[in-house]
Amino acid sequence: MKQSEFNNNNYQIQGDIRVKKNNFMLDVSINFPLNGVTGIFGHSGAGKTTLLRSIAGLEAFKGQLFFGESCWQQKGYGKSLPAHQRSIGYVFQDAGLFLHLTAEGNLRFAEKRATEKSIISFDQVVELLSLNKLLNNKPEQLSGGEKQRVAIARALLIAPKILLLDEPLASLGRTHKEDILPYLERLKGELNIPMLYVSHNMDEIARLSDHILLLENGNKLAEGPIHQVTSQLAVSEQLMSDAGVVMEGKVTAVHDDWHLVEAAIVSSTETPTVTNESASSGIVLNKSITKKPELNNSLWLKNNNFTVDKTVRIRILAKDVSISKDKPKLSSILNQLPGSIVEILNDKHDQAIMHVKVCCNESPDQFVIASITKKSLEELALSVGSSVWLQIKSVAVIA
Ligand SMILES: Nc1ncnc2c1ncn2[C@@H]1O[C@H](COP(=O)(O)OP(=O)(O)OP(=O)(O)O)[C@@H](O)[C@H]1O
Repeated sequence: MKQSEFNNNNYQIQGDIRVKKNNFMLDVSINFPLNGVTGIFGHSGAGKTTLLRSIAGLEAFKGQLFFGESCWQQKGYGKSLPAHQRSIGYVFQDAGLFLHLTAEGNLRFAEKRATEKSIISFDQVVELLSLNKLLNNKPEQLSGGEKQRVAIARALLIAPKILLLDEPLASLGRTHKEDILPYLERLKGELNIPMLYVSHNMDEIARLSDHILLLENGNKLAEGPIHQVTSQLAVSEQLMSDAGVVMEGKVTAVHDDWHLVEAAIVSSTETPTVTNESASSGIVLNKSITKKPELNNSLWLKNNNFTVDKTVRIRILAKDVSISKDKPKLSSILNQLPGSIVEILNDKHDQAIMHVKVCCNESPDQFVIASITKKSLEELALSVGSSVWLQIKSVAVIA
């Protein structure tokens, strides 16, 4: 079967994957784009690693799998392309470096294994992941975060068509996680390699992913562009304290006195496309937005060294949003957006909580979700169609 007969061509990693392991069954259809970062989120035991290993050809499964035009597995338990012919860079939770080799030895080993010309050279990868001072160190002389940077560099040097990252930050403490995330953001921004990023940490998924798959007990809960998935109430209910919409913003003003910035919400209908422009570092391809983004509502955010025009990822947790019927006066909360309620859902786990989805008046394609008490909902007589004001603390917005 050709890929085009299987599904539409917009999504390019497509498949039906079924794996049975004792009492566990993974049964999902996937439609991942072949660019940007696809986050695979689920709690422990949801089947994330099993899915990643199936895609990599490390786990036998029933079903079919296409990577763009290439068939990686035919229907059923049909012919399957061996793992080493899939050009995959795999980064494991525990780095998995060769202990007898230095960091450079690990990287050179991968470089020799590459069957095609890598889009990134040894020197570029060393620069990209700041490995210069670590090259002569053996793994035992590297911190957890440094080992992971070497592991990512090694995966890039085998000239992968796709990078699979299985909880690469799980074994690291909070500080080391914060050290590595900017490198992953840099990879995403500067290299045109699709990445599948597995994590049970929604902060990481929200920060890096463009597209997400939510897994629960081996089944697909939701899949799609991150702003669409995170603005579904059923997903909010499932994510509980992690519930919250993710959107893109563009910094329009920096207020040094306040250590804050103002960022306009970028319309979510604007999809970034990949062009062949060279990145400033000279490494390879970069992403750009072809159409001028529409800038509507503005939010105040803490300034994390942002400059004007920088695109920032914004996450507004549902528990940090409050609702009032009138425009709040004399409030300490800086972000106040008008909107109207489009959907309300009772929380099935906690009877005191209601999830309320509000469409922002000035950006009709943008939604914010608030988790409020049933008591507040009833006292304010809120229902679908009610006009409301959203209040969002700027210190609570994650950017
Ligand atoms: N070799 C195996 N034999 C039997 N069951 C297994 C095996 N490997 C994994 N499982 C089971 O399959 C299920 C899915 O495991 P998997 O590692 O894919 O989940 P996960 O979402 O990646 O979890 P985690 O976040 O804890 O790594 C779990 O219930 C696990 O116990």
